[in-house]
Amino acid sequence: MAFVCRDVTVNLGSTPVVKSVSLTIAPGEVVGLIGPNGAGKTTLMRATLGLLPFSGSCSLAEMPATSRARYAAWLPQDREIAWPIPVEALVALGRTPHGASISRLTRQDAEAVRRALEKADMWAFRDRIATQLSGGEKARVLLARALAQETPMLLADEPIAGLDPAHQIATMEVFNTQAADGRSVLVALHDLGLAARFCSRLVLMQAGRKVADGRPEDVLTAHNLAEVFGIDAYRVETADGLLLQPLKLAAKT
Ligand SMILES: Nc1ncnc2c1ncn2[C@@H]1O[C@H](COP(=O)(O)OP(=O)(O)OP(=O)(O)O)[C@@H](O)[C@H]1O
Repeated sequence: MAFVCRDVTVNLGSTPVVKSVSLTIAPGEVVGLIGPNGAGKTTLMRATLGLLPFSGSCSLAEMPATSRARYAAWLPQDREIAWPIPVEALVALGRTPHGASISRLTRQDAEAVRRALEKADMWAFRDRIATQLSGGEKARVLLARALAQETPMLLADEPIAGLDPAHQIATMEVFNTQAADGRSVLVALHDLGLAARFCSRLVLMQAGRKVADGRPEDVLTAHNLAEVFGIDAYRVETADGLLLQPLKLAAKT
């Protein structure tokens, strides 16, 4: 099933924060949501999940809450973990939309938790107390919880921020594996180099509007980098896709 949003508009207070954004994501796609701070990426994702009131339509937000949690996992930007519980128990919470009881996991649920911990490279941490982990480790536990949901779709808000380079790449590879399995991923990113390398498609937002949507090489043009992000970058198209390294602030016109 495709994720389809049409003319999504979100007002926060009297401020229009997302303006008439339409977006379709098919199974097998890893779509990077990019744009400067305040562009409306988080607000758009929260609206499409049904967590914020909006006008327009969205296939996901229109589902009953119980089906939604079986269809889409949400990995928010905020990594706060409130309860000092073991990592494995925290990740098992990802199974609750499937009716799991945390104190008595079925074999199927336990397997899903193990797979998720392995994908997030957190299996060795499974007995640790989640609140005692480092920032990057907490981020990976929360990724594991979202993966344990084993949903057709994953929405992740800056999931690689604060991860070391190897875990950034590993996380993007997990998203690609999810896509290869026929799932879809919408991921907000600030690392344009990794977005170019690992996303099949990029959606660029600026001041609440979608201003570009397409292949990384068509979205991360020198013009868009200067106009939307205010940067100049080294960019080269290779057989493996676009390589991009931000270099300096663009000259003001
Ligand atoms: N309650 C509110 N009232 C008015 N404006 C708000 C409110 N909440 C958020 N905003 C504004 O909405 C805009 C979009 O915020 P959002 O968090 O969606 O941006 P973002 O693209 O995810 O940014 P970042 O990259 O910094 O995470 C920001 O300018 C923010 O200040």
